[in-house]
Amino acid sequence: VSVPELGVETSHTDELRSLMSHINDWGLDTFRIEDLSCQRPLTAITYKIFQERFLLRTYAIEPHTLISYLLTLEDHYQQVPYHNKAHGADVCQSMHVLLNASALDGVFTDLEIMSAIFASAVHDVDHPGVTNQFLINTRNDLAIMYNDESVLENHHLAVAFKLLQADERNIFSNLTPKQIKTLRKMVIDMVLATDMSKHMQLLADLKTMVESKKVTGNNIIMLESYDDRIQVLQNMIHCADLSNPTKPLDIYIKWTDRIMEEFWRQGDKERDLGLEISPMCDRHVASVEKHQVGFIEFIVHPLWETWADLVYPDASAILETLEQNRDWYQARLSSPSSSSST
Ligand SMILES: COc1ccc(/C=N/OC[C@H](O)CN2C[C@@H](C)O[C@@H](C)C2)cc1OC1CCCC1
Ligand SMILES: [Mg+2]
Ligand SMILES: [Zn+2]
Repeated sequence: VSVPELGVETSHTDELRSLMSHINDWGLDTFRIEDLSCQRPLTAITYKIFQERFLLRTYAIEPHTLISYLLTLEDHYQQVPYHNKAHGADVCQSMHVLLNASALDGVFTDLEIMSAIFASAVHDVDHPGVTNQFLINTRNDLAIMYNDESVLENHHLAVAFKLLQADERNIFSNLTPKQIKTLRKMVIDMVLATDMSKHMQLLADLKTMVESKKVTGNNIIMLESYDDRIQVLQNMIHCADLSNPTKPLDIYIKWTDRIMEEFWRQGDKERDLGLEISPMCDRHVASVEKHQVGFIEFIVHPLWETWADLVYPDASAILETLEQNRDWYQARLSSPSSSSST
């Protein structure tokens, strides 16, 4: 069974191939890839990363099986403003770049790397565009199913693994039972760590690790236990998930527009249901810039500052962009023309 060179059918093959040559670069334009791949950014990006890391060869994965899984996975991302297939693709590519930090050179095994890339690609599949709290407040079937605990994140995992049960999509069919057991546990641990309610605990543990950081002669981090290894991978996917403010400003602004539209649609639902409108979800009381400055100050910068310490100096340029972007939103706060985020 033959597959297209870039994994997806497109009439923009040359342009897409050229853009894909920047798969290892921070700030790759996921939106441009979405257009050039004919709305298949997740398949195109994940396929390219699997090839780039020789994972098809290492784990005897048939190209058409990988494409079949990725296309179906991509089709199970809902068409919501933010938590859609473009976000899945973006987090996957961001994770791929973070794994390449020189401070992590040779630290993770191929299985851990494949688990991290897979976890990133699937981490928000079938996201309905509302928060865990909304699902709990409205007694949604998902909240009943998962007893109000990491409702969305449990659902993303269940969907991702259920799609693997079809033989024509089972990309892990040639792994040993032990490898599958290990991969499944790591993927579950990583995706559950993307629940924002785990943020403070994750960051506290990362700070402790940075304070007691042990490195080899050439400044490579030493991680002995499973707990240490998974903790770094959990913080990595969390950083990738909260990486929008660290990207080139024009790309960051597009993500902001998307997340706000998604929050405002949730607020519209809450208003229609007579529920209290969640913070930042009322489109008639919008302060986009103020919320982004707060998001960076209290959540994104503390996380990325700690990550930058761990992998020093590999993430320094990313931290620099984050601080410039914060200053840009801050500046628009004070000036009267900051009525919208255009
Ligand atoms: C580019 O801006 C963003 C990019 C991603 C996200 C990711 N949100 O996903 C997590 C859940 O969906 C909702 N959480 C939101 C969080 C602030 O609190 C948690 C208790 C719940 C938020 C962004 O900005 C948001 C925060 C400040 C202005 C809107
Ligand atoms: Mg999520
Ligand atoms: Zn996400």
